Amino acid sequence: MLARARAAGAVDLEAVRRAVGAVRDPELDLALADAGMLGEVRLPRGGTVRVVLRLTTATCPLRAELIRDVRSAATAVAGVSDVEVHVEAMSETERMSLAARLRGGRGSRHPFGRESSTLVYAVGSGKGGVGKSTVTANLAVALARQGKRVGVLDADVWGWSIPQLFGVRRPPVALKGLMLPLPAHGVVLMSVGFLLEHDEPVVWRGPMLHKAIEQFLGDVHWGELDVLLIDLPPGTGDVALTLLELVPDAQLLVVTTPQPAAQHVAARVARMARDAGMPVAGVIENMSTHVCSSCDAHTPLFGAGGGERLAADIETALLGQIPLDLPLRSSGDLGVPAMVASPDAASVVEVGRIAARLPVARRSLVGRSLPLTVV
Ligand SMILES: Nc1ncnc2c1ncn2[C@@H]1O[C@H](COP(=O)(O)OP(=O)(O)OP(=O)(O)O)[C@@H](O)[C@H]1O
Repeated sequence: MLARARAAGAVDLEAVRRAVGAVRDPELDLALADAGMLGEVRLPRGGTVRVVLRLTTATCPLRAELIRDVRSAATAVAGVSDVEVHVEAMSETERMSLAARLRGGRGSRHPFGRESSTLVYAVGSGKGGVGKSTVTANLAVALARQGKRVGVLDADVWGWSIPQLFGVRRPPVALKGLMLPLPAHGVVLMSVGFLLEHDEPVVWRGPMLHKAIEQFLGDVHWGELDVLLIDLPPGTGDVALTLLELVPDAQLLVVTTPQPAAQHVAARVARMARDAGMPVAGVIENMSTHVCSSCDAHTPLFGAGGGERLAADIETALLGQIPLDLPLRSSGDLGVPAMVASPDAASVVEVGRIAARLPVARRSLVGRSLPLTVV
């Protein structure tokens, strides 16, 4: 009894507040204390701590995850034997001031302008079905596992597949005109697929499409990203040009199969992008030679050499060759990126190599105008 009382007396409420306040909200990419989500912390009895958690909305989809994290952070403090988490919703004023803080005074302008240090890669292919979205998803997880803060914008507004590949499908939380991207497997995501209840077709052309992409860049709280991967729709169309206008520093990553047909269309995409001023960061060959895991037979189902020829043709680097591999297909169908589900698969190992080869260091500031005022 005495020992329990001593333990209870030993609880340092300030330490509990610090530990719980440091828990991060993965959607906001902020610590609870900084997001104004930590309410009163009390010690009602014994070693029991009572924490008030103030969520942006009562129906917050991360409610269970946040309660769990708060509990484990508080329990880790010496003397705490039990944790009661009381959940409240923020007031309108609090939501408004949080949204303003997240926007950081930039209004509806997007955060990927010339002064941004986020590397933006538009992943394009030309021909459909070459595995562009699968490569994007797994590359994103690989980069996140290297410690990068990574976002994926599914700009494939007609054939989005990022929600399926990451196994998430729910509407994003909206905070006073700002959408919170959905966190999954260490990456934050936004896709038109999150906004539509059913798989209704989207007819977006020209200005509407431009507006939609602009909103996905500017009205989403991306946080401080190191890398943003943008999954382009197949074709040489409007989205790449829109992107170039909106994100002038975006670079193109071209995905092709070894087949000449895919290679030729991909070359057209790369040339079009380059003519418009978008640099090509490299070529990724996907669906390369299949290696049988039991008999070691090498089967070049889609031929060989397309990636190499394309890279030589458009004078860029061949970043890697991802083999045709069952785990890459099956994990996509299950909604868990192969990078998580089958880290040892040959295709996954190659995606990891490609991620390590991507230039993800901060871009040089040489020749850029800096947002400085000389007084
Ligand atoms: N290396 C690979 N090995 C085996 N299957 C693969 C590989 N890459 C992709 N796939 C499979 O090929 C199909 C097409 O892939 P994905 O949807 O990623 O292509 P895409 O280029 O994004 O298509 P689109 O742009 O037309 O939507 C999917 O079923 C995917 O699981």
